[in-house]
Amino acid sequence: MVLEIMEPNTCIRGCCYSQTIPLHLRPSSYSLFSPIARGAESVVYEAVLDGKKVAVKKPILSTSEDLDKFHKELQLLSKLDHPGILKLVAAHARPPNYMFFFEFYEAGNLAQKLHVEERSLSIGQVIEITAQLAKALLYLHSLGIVHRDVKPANILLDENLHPHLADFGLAEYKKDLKQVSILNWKSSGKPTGGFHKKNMVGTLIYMAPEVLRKEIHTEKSDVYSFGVTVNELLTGVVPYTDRRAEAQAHTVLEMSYTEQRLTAAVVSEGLRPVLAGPELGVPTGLLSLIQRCWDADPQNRPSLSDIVSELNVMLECGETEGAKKDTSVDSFVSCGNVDTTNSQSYQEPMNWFTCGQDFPEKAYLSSEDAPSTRLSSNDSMVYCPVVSCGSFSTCGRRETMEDRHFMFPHFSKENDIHFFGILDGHRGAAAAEFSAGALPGFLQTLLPMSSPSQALLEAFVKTDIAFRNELNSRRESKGTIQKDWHPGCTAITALIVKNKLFVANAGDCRTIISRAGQPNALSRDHVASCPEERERVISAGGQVKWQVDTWRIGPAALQVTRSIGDDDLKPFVTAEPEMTETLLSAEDEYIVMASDGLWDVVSNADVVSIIKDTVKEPGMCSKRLATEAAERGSKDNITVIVVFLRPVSTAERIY
Ligand SMILES: Nc1ncnc2c1ncn2[C@@H]1O[C@H](COP(=O)(O)OP(=O)(O)OP(=O)(O)O)[C@@H](O)[C@H]1O
Ligand SMILES: [Mn+2]
Ligand SMILES: [Mn+2]
Repeated sequence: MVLEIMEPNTCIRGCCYSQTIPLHLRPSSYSLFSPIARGAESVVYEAVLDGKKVAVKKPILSTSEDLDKFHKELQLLSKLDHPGILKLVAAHARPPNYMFFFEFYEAGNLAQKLHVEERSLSIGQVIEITAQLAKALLYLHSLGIVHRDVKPANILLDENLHPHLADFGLAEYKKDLKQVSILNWKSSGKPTGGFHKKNMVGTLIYMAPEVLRKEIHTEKSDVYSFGVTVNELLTGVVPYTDRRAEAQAHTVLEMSYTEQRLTAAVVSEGLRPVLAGPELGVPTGLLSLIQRCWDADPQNRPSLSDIVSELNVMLECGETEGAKKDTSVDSFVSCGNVDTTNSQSYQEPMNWFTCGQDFPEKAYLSSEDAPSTRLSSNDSMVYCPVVSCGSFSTCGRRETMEDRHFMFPHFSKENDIHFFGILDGHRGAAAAEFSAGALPGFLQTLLPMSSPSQALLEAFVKTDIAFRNELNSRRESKGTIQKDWHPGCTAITALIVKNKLFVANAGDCRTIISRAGQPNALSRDHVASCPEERERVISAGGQVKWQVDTWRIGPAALQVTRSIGDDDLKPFVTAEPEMTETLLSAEDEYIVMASDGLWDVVSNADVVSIIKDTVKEPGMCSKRLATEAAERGSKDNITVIVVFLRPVSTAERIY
């Protein structure tokens, strides 16, 4: 294949150039087919370029930093030329399309091979793959480059099972690293619920202790990841998954705070994956090499040139003829399945929503008061909003949906009462589901008896108590629920009573109102990085520690400081909401409520400007906002409720 190079052969900025690889292409020379992988930062397609099958990596570009990153990756890739490194055949580095074109590696990546196709490798194959991988890394290191993301998912195999190191998204020149490591931690995403499976966990298990401690990544940190990777090839077991069955860890598998505990153990207790056993026939030299590679002290780790020569000796001595690995990888497969279904397996027998719904009725059977004595004060002069609402929610990039929401545009018949809420579950969806049923029920029974804000406060507290009691009694009597499973949820509700809006919040969901075209927050995010909240938690007896990337509470490492459920963190992670009361007037256009999946990536001001450009229908606006958040790379579940406070036809004209 000879690809035409169009001069000047540079990217649009002029910072990337190459003598051999075309950096811009005629649209007619290639076509993209179906995606073969969707990463956190890119989509990879099967494609054809000048009649030849290739893989196209199209980064998700949402910020100018992403664009800088593309150029950096391209500069790096166009300099690399080694049989053990994936081959860049072309790129397109001009707007509107930014793409890398790679040689296509038919056999996919090693993680897929081991854990999806469940293929086990013979010891000989492992040693051969390992030796070639080591040479590729040695080549990189000799250029002064560290890869920083060595793991089976980033090693691609061709049809001869030769490995090609891929994914240079995190690679850096060592000399540039001081600065990068700080930036990188900063931008590595802040999951406010504390869960960040894809991004953190995926790589955490390969990260050297010094990297976990946020020191600078060196060649020796690549050596560590290399050691963990080789051991994984031998055992067929995802690092640490085999330990999960023991500890309480597996009850909260979905959550990264389990992984944070793991991090602590790797860093301070020297925890490592289970070493491949001699019973598999692994040469002792290789086992010792793996152990030296993952030594806690980088200086004790061998360099890649040492590794290459040791592996060469093993190859020459014919160690590759050693026993075929006959243990199947079933042991992993069963663990692996737990990984995605675990949180459900505790919940399936139980409908938390109906359970929640039943609660207020049980609690208040006697109080069948005619509702609303307090609320029907008869002032027909007050301003009254015209309410219409819509919502949209998506699981996003998570595997499970733990957000729940409710909308009661006519909460009670006689009065102008509207009630909306979002519950963002963590450690499973149980608390969110229960609360979606219970909270409106409690409020309904409480509203006739007290002021709206008092009723809201009590509804939150009662929901929390009811949920924890229910969980406890199930734990004790039915034994269906794991002792150390402590599901929780954050909650935000908006109650409109005539011209008054009451927002109650516990956690990091948020509600804003657009008044005369300006966003105003009606709630405060309750997270441990907020000094007041941190103080409150500490003085209530909770422990707050800086863990991994932010302030977190207790051994569960929760980031939110208020929630329903989480009974291992009560009373300091309180369910008591903070309340705001707003007098509505003709200036108020709409409110937007959303889980942190939106607010992580879309600011209050962005929300207002996006709605400005969207058809004024609350459901459409909700969907537009959630989609925007997903496109900007939100890694969480996203739920949005939009409530218009004026008739939609005027809304269209006014906002
Ligand atoms: N040249 C290729 N040939 C075949 N498959 C490929 C090729 N390049 C990438 N892939 C597939 O796409 C996946 C993702 O590629 P890559 O790791 O480069 O993307 P990424 O967005 O950086 O992913 P991650 O989320 O892991 O960081 C690979 O694991 C592999 O399965
Ligand atoms: Mn990757
Ligand atoms: Mn990547």
